[in-house]
Amino acid sequence: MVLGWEEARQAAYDAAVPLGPAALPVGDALGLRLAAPLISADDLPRFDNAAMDGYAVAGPGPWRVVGRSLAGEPGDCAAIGAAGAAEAREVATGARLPQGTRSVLPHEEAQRDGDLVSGRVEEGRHVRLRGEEAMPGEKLLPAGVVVTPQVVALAAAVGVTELSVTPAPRVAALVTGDELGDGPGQVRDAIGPALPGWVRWAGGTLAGPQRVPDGAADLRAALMSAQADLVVITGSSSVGPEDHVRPLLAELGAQPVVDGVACRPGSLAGLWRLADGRLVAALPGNPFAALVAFLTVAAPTLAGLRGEEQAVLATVGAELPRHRSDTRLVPVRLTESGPVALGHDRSGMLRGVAQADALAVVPADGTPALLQPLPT
Ligand SMILES: Nc1nc2c(c(=O)[nH]1)N[C@H]1C(S)=C(S)[C@@H](COP(=O)(O)OP(=O)(O)OC[C@H]3O[C@@H](n4cnc5c(N)ncnc54)[C@H](O)[C@@H]3O)O[C@H]1N2
Ligand code: MOO
Repeated sequence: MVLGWEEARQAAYDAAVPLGPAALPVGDALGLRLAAPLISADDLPRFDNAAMDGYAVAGPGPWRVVGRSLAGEPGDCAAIGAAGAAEAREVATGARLPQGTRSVLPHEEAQRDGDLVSGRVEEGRHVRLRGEEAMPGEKLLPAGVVVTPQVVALAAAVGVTELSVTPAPRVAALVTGDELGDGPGQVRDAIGPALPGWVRWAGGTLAGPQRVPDGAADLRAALMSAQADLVVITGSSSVGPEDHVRPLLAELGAQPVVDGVACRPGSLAGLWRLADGRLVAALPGNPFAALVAFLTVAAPTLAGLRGEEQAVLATVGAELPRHRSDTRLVPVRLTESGPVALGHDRSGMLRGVAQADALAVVPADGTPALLQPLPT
């Protein structure tokens, strides 16, 4: 089932069923989306406290200073202002306020004379009331919000230690090719070192990558034991004697979602669903083709598994190199006068894409190109 480039991208996205929610420690949820609203577990602030270093005062001034409270002291301190007494308690910012506090007089505005203090206060000034920002059971953020460091801070402040999030999809990467190495006649592995960055950029977590010797039995064993939502196989996607991906998936009865894409490079990209629900992406061994295939089938799959919207790509009208029948993916630099092709864009090349701002997705028929962002 060879699809057009946009069709393949959409089919990959549609094939992914969003992962169910997981409860993660707040710090591990960074970058993920809340699967359930953030509900406050406590009051914020937890008790009435001072917003300034100064004096908690009760009754009309001047006030008699009756003690001092620092932040972090457990338990209530003695009330002030009982029966209309003009009393003050020295307080640090964040310290629990004594019952009866009218307002807090900051040190800078206070005149101290022995055990008396005086100054002008405004009713309720510099007082932070228990629960004024959040109360237990209050919904603070809706499901769908991305967990930023600020969300982590809010969750921590209201006593939430675990968040229900849509987890990052697990990716396993099987890198094939007995020719890979840096000895004589060998080819240096360019894809394995790039995969952790590609996967992280696309929102997955990668275990590995794992090198797999050429041979159907080894690939089969590695595929069967890969614990992942998406298994990415690099190389072995073509029709040579050591190209086992497609025959193996056929033998396993995997359901094809994308089996080849009418684009250059990346024509051998594919995506299949195994009977156990795992998805398998084929990335051709040529490194630029592998990146194109990753962007065409693997990244949309990861977006779908994360329950994200499929990214909408901008269109751009420009004279860019075209292929006679297939969509062409061209590394471009974005300039004020439009995208400029950088060359070095054959299937096994990397210099173009290494200096590109984006890939222009150029249809064969001369209609406007799309701009595919690149992993950063
Ligand atoms: N008879 C045909 N031959 C080829 C076809 C075809 O349709 N018919 N398609 C060509 C296209 S297009 C591509 S792309 C490649 C895909 O090949 P495979 O996915 O089977 O990968 P290999 O044969 O293992 O390697 C191809 C090429 O890439 C180099 N390679 C492999 N892995 C890596 C890596 N991790 N890092 C760097 N380079 C890698 C490998 O040495 C080969 O040069 O097939 C064409 N042939
Ligand atoms: O799969 Mo190949 O990428 O068309 O160069």
